[in-house]
Amino acid sequence: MRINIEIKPGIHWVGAVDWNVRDFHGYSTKKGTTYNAYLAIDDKVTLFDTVKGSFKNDLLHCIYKVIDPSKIDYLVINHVEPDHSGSVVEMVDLIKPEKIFCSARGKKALLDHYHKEDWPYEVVSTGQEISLGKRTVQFIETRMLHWPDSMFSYLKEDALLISSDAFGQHWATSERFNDEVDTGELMAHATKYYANILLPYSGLIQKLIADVGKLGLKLDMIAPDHGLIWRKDPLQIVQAYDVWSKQIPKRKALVIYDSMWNSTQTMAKAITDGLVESGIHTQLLDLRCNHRSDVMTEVLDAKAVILGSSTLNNGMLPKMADMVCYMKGLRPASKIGAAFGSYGWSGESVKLLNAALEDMKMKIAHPGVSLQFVPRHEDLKKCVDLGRQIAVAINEEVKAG
Ligand SMILES: Cc1cc2nc3c(=O)[nH]c(=O)nc-3n(C[C@H](O)[C@H](O)[C@H](O)COP(=O)(O)O)c2cc1C
Repeated sequence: MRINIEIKPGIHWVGAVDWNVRDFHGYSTKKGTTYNAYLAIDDKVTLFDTVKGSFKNDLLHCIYKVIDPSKIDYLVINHVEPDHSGSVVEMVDLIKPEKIFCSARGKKALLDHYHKEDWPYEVVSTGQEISLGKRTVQFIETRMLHWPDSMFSYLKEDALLISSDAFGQHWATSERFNDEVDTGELMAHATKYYANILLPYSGLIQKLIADVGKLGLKLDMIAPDHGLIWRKDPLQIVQAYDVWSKQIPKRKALVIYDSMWNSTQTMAKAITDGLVESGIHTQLLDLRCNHRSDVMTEVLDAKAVILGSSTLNNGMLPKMADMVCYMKGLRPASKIGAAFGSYGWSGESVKLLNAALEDMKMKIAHPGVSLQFVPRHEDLKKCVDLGRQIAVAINEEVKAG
């Protein structure tokens, strides 16, 4: 879509919709994404962020519908990741901006990416304001949300928060506002985005929500750099971030596994039986059918993470190694863990999975079940028992709060 939308009088969405992207640094974007940029027409015409390099013409097309790009005075770079700054070199050449506003870390990141020493950088910090004419922009640094350079731009008179990657979703749509799409699907995309991008920074999000509360900003609209703009009840996404960042678990367990010849899968089903008969909401997630980023979305509010893999060449199966590596980086908190798997002779996988659970600071609530080759009916009772014991631990911990 290459149609600019006036999101507030004099403020235009001039971004790009990427219908085709399916992998975003390891995150599966099944329904694409958008790269949002915003243009404020004022005494100082200001462009907030750009788009991924390959979408530069879409950005230009939208801008030309409003104004000649050479009339842009200011460029604000809220985040230097290439999906937002990838077209900045060509845009700066074209616009020749009077000033480029960014955080101190943003200037460093721009220099480290594009090596342009002679650009007219203007470093800003939290609370600093600039006037565009009728409008005032206040900057709020959001360091490590989710890069060191990240910041928000708050347009005071419009009560509009341009929130960079925070509050975004990877979802390509022809609509631009939250009230134009299905809320359930929107929140599902926002949840996945949080679980896969912002989860490790949950502590900082709690602090940011408190700090922004202290600033007393009126929020009429929240415009992230990906996905839909929060026009109707914008605080709903702030409230959702408050809940997600507290990582309050549900009575929910995930049995995540990979299996070559289905022995570990048979064990996974028996463990699930033990959990389900104990009244725990459980999801059985075969890594050959579920993408790591969808699994992570389920991890967000689960209390127990039970990992299963058979032994392959003295290790765990590669899809499980991938899952464990990805999950560890996202630092889910306050989980219970357990491991299981079938083996043929040396049987290392359960030991390795337990080590991975410990590494992720999960509380190991059962020593694990390791079975040789195809499980007998009697063997599977150990798996059902594992499920039951995890259910007891979930009930105790969730009750204890
Ligand atoms: C290529 C290959 C390598 C294997 N390497 C090991 C190994 O190093 N140690 C071991 O205990 N079992 C090993 N096994 C045996 C499997 O772990 C065993 O067949 C197990 O029951 C498979 O469980 P699954 O059906 O859940 O994958 C290997 C199997 C295959 C096919």
